[in-house]
Amino acid sequence: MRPAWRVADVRAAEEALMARLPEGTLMQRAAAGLARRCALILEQVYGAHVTLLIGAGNNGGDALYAGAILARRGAAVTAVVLDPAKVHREGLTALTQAGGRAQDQPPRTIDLVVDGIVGIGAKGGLRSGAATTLHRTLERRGRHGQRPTMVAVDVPSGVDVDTGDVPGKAVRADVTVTFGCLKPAHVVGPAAPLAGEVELVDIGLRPWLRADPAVLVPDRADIAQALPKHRPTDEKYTRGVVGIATGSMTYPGAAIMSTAGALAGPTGMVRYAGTAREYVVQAHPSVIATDRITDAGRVQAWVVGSGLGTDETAATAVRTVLATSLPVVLDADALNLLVGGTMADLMRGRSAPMVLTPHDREFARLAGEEPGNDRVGAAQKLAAHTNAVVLLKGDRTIVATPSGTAYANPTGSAALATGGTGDVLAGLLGSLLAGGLRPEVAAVTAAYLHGLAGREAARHGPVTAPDVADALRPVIEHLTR
Ligand SMILES: NC(=O)C1=CN([C@@H]2O[C@H](COP(=O)(O)OP(=O)(O)OC[C@H]3O[C@@H](n4cnc5c(N)ncnc54)[C@H](OP(=O)(O)O)[C@@H]3O)[C@@H](O)[C@H]2O)[C@@H](O)CC1
Ligand SMILES: [K+]
Repeated sequence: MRPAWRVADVRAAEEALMARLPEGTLMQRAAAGLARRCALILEQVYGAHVTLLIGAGNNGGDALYAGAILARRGAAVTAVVLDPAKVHREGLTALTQAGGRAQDQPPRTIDLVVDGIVGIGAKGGLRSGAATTLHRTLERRGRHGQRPTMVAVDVPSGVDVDTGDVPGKAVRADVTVTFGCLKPAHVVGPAAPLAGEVELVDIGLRPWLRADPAVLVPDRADIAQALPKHRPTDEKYTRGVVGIATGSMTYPGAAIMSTAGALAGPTGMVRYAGTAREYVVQAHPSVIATDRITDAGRVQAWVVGSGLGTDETAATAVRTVLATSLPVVLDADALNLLVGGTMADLMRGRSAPMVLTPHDREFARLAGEEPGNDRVGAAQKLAAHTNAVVLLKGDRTIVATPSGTAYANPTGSAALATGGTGDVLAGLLGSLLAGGLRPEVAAVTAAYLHGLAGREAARHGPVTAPDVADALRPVIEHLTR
């Protein structure tokens, strides 16, 4: 897992570390890492045209020292200083001594832009002066007529570092070079895609980061390790049998898609209970189907909700599942049925794991307010309130536990913004729960695999939910090979 820390924790660690080092050491480490990455992007530093956008603080200082390194290697480096009264003096001197220059407008030719407008000291979106300079800079072209490459220092300027919100104008970076640790804006919310590829430069901060991370990001190895390994002695109950109580005569598609998601997971068998049973068996002949949950036979986890509707039959289905002592995934209509009343009490009284999988509108109904700008905080709050793991869907899906741990999924894909893909996710998640994974691990794993499957499916054109379900098996196979 890759951890990300909030600004206050970074500041505390920085203070503790700086107390032991000669002044300016950390900035020199940061600038060296930044310059190295810029040089790699440029391939040939000599003769390249580099523009530094310089704001009022140390973020600008990093950019100026990196610019000095590039200038010494023969690049034509221009610092566009936004507020000369507040520029990092020593950094500017270092740049000019290395042959760089400062001016108030971007030069004509720019191969690479270094965004040193603002870093972890940011408040609100880019101010208008900075936004205008950025706009002008982006109109320039490189020596070969190309769009300049944008390298953000620490974070893309204009984002909210702790929440990943983008409150106004912001830089869109190709690469972000960050220092010491990741911050939430690199991995959550609308800020995350603005960071582009994120490179973490080690400046010795890590041992001093004593607080719990704000959010954890799983990588391939975490997911491969979480997935159950099949043994030759396995039978269906050791692999896990999942029960699917979704769909209806009106919405049989939801039942078919959640069952497809469950079948793609590591499960040993899928049982279906509900009124869409004939459709399900037609689409998936290996599924054992009944009309009622109470007749379904032994399962080890339930998925309930999508396409059920919100009538009395649907409410009975959700109540019956909640009355068991099994892990449960509550999706779509089940979330609507949970709002207020006895259903919510029933849920709070359970001790078996539960995972809620809301999108923003379902979240708003459940929580009584929109997720808002702080998606991690919002998911944590709902998880604590419901005593369930919350999987808040989005471009960077968040998983939050009742005890406050949060994860951000890095594999999101715009391809998944299409009807029925949520059903596939819920089915897969149920299958992982039935396989014995802890609820947060199952949720993180399902979101990760689902995102990869969305990307894989998108390689072949416009994506439908069945494409995502079909892509899951090869994606899992590839990951565990
Ligand atoms: N932590 C570490 O370990 C290390 C940190 N290092 C580096 O230091 C950076 C943090 O530097 P920092 O503290 O000087 O703050 P920073 O982000 O440059 O902002 C400063 C000023 O910007 C302004 N401003 C604010 N909002 C704005 C907006 N929306 N739009 C425009 N301007 C805005 C505001 O100025 P004001 O005009 O209000 O006085 C504010 O005071 C960090 O990101 C990293 O790069 C590395 O050197 C090494 C190790
Ligand atoms: K920046």
